[in-house]
Amino acid sequence: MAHLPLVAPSVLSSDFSRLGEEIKAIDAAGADWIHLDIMDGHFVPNITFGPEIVKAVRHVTTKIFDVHLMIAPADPYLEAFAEAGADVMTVHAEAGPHLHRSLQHIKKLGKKAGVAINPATPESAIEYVLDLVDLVLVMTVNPGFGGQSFIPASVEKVERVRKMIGMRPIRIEVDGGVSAETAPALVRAGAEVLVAGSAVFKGDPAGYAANIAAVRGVRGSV
Ligand SMILES: O=C(CO)[C@H](O)[C@H](O)COP(=O)(O)O
Ligand SMILES: [Fe+2]
Repeated sequence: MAHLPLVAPSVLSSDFSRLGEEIKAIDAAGADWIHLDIMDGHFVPNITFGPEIVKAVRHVTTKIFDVHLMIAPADPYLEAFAEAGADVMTVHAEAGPHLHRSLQHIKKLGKKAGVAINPATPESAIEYVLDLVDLVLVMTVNPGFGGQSFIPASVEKVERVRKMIGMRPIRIEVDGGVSAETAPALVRAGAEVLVAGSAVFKGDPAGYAANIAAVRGVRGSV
């Protein structure tokens, strides 16, 4: 078992022209999971990439592929992302009326199932699917873009989700504006997986290890 919190760099902030090399660099720099943001230009106002790109970079690392699906509907694409090599597949509670069915589908594909909630969505929206999920992703910005400012009310939401989960073996992940400055309060509130894009992919790749360590809460040399 890896030490907590886990850090999952979001490749949204990487150099897409060198995606494979960037993933290798964060792997070597101590990333625990690799966070892949899938955006459809419909559920969110931005478009990234699909299962073919996930498949193309699957061979460069053995780390967990944490696939954040910001697409609606998600169901028609679950199988393709599973085949492409996703390990954790997270769907948004806001992405469709049949969240329970989507999560059942992910479990049936043999993958870890995650459910994400946007900043405006109350945690009660996921109360009745908790027995189907391995991960709850609390969005700490509005989804769609990297480099946005952290929403402070998210800390209290993480605390509420932590209480709601109780003794269930579910990890809480946070995503958006997570940095060395914002991470400590989130970890104290119960977050165990820290997604960070712009806080990791800044400066030279030689600095990625220090950037990851700083988000994790490890100060000084690495
Ligand atoms: O899901 C996301 C955006 O919708 C990204 O994972 C997130 O924005 C990471 O970027 P940053 O750490 O720069 O905020
Ligand atoms: Fe994300």
